[in-house]
Amino acid sequence: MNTPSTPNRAPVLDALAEVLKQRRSASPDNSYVASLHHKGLNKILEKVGEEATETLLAAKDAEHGSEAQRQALIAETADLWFHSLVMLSHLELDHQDVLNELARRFGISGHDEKAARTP
Ligand SMILES: N=c1c2ncn([C@@H]3O[C@H](COP(=O)(O)OP(=O)(O)OP(=O)(O)O)[C@@H](O)[C@H]3O)c2ncn1[C@@H]1O[C@H](COP(=O)(O)O)[C@@H](O)[C@H]1O
Repeated sequence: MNTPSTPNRAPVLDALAEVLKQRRSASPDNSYVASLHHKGLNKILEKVGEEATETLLAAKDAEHGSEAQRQALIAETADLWFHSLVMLSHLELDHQDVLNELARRFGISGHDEKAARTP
């Protein structure tokens, strides 16, 4: 079983990150990701915000909804994750940086962490 410190728990994210990185220097004519990089950070952030809104609307529908609405939430969340990964890649970061941060936090109660913050 994987532990929080086990590297490489998400091969699809590793593979996608490599593609996103290559797309930073690809032609926008042949690639959606390259077209986002070409349009710049503001366009990417616009997409992240749009997908976040669509995700929360889908979550509200899924709360007491059908199986189709639950699947729609999964699809919207994938769109949000994907565009967030494009955002990180545009800034020369990737999923591993986020996974490392989540691993660092693992097992630390949110209540305890907040109480330990210096005022
Ligand atoms: N995972 C994804 C992925 N998820 C969603 N999308 C695209 O994200 C876009 C956004 O959806 P919208 O409905 O908001 O699109 P839209 O309204 O036409 O977009 P805008 O005009 O508003 O920008 C769609 O074109 C989806 O196809 C993705 N495009 C690419 N990938 C991955 O990225 C790889 C590289 O893609 P390309 O760069 O296109 O080759 C692919 O092989 C996939 O692995």
